Amino acid sequence: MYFFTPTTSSRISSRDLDFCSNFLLATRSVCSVVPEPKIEEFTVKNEPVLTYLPGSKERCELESALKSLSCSTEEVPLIIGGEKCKSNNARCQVMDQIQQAIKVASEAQKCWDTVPLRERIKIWLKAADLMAGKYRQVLNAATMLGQSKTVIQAEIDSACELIDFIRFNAYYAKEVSKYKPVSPLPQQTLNSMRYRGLEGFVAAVSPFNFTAIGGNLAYTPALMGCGVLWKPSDTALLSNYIIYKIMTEAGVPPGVVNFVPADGPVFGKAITGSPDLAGINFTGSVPTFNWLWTETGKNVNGYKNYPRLIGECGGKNYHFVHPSADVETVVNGTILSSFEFCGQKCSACSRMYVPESLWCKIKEGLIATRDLLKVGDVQEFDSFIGAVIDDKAYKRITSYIEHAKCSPDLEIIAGGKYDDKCGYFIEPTIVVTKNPKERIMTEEIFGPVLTIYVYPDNKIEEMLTLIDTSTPYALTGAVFAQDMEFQTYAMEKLKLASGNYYVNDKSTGSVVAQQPFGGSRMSGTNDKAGGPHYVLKWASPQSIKETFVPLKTWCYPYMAK
Ligand SMILES: NC(=O)c1ccc[n+]([C@@H]2O[C@H](COP(=O)([O-])OP(=O)(O)OC[C@H]3O[C@@H](n4cnc5c(N)ncnc54)[C@H](O)[C@@H]3O)[C@@H](O)[C@H]2O)c1
Ligand SMILES: N[C@@H](CCC=O)C(=O)O
Repeated sequence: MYFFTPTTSSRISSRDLDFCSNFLLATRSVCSVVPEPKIEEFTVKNEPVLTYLPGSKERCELESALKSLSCSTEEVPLIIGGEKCKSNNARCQVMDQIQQAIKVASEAQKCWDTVPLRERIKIWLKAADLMAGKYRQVLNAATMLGQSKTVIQAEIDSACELIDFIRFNAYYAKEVSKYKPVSPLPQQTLNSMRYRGLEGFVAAVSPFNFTAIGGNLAYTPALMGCGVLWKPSDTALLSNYIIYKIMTEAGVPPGVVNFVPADGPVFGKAITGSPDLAGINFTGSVPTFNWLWTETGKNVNGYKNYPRLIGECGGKNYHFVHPSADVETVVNGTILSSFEFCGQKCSACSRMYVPESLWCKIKEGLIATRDLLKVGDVQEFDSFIGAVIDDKAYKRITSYIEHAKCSPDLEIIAGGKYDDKCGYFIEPTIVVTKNPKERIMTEEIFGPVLTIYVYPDNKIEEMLTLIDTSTPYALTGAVFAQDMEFQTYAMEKLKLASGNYYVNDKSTGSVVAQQPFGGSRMSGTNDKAGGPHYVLKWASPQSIKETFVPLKTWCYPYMAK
């Protein structure tokens, strides 16, 4: 129907083992049924972040992409088996189409899995080049306009992180496939392992806040031989659709990844109710992941395989400041972490612990720096942040600001205003709390609201315990201290309090292959996107033992009379 012709590397090949001539079967040439994986050696590097200085080539190209996208409308369809499916109410009434997509993906998987890994890798590397070149500014412009990201926030997401995910996962897949189990007597017995895609289909359910995450969730399972239904977020449709189109242009065949924008619960019901569900690759909030997990649990007796459940969820990320910390680093790191992209990164700092001895300087620095931040249209290159994603987010975030205004334990020391007359704009807001367990210090807000607890310098130990125990999350955290003995101690005390831990650096901004990302506890299954092991989550390994010596007896030597 479609797909590539398997190349020689997937045909049966022979292994000439006569170099082991001293062995029992000295001159015998052994025929193995397992093909030798032949994947060209290549290495990859992180995609450089472009500067967008006035007059630069990338800035001119981005401005022109913004202009063209902002005065056009693009209809984003469902795409099943490569065909665009139109519906009068595509978002809500797609149950039939989802069922069709499940069928197509599960069928396509069988064929796609026969395509040698080296051919798949070639497609991925080509796609990464398309993203880094021809389509870089279209991806960035769609992310800026659709998700309200500034230039730099789009560049690190929809350009660099996306390209890195695609390139590094191809590299990791190649490295993983080199593994050979031990074969102590290779002329008699040869052990090998092959990686199969998961039988059935994988549902990739992505969040609004990172274009790159959508690409990673959908296309890493596909790289490893899975068939995928990709449900993008309603509020990241255009940028995600562009990824789909680029991957298709690079050579991903129809049906392997099916692009299925849909109402969340409708999609969730359909996939968890299918016997062919092989896995869910989710990133988003805790309630959504818990819902998917619960539904999967309810249906467990109906599945053909145990579905793999991978979910990267929310956080309540901390900055802990020790009395020995460098104040300037603390101030700049906290402003960036708490307020960039309106605090809508799962890694954003939203609770901070400052010693009384440094509070005066840190407070002054935070307020002065915050006052410099421009909140405005992301197409104006001097804007620090744009609007928050939608009305729901606006209501949730401003409810915390209103709570801060009313609560006797809380004081807003900077910001606190918001306005939705023309977009959902919220000022970066700094709150001080007298109560370190106040709900503003424990619940995920996912907006530009930072709350600070000022602690007595002699209560460091209590603070470390509090950080570890006062929220259900464990995503990211940062400790600022020049005292390296304390750093060593804190790293042990806070071992379980985050999946990504920063020393004298902000809690955001992980880079693929440099800081593989993910948290534990209620922050997720911690499968470390951007790390070397992630590809294996989407493969079903098969161990193969081949015996070349006839079995002449059933009798063990010690039994002989
Ligand atoms: N840990 C991480 O790596 C990471 C990264 C990015 C975002 N996040 C988290 O994501 C959240 C913000 O993203 P969001 O607002 O898009 O999250 P969300 O949970 O609202 O939505 C995520 C996705 O799930 C879909 N969905 C909603 N209900 C569903 C259901 N019943 N069945 C199936 N799909 C359903 C949505 O349509 C969307 O595509 C925050 O909590 C943030 O911390 C975590
Ligand atoms: N990986 C990103 C966060 C992704 C979640 O939103 C960071 O490290 O800042």
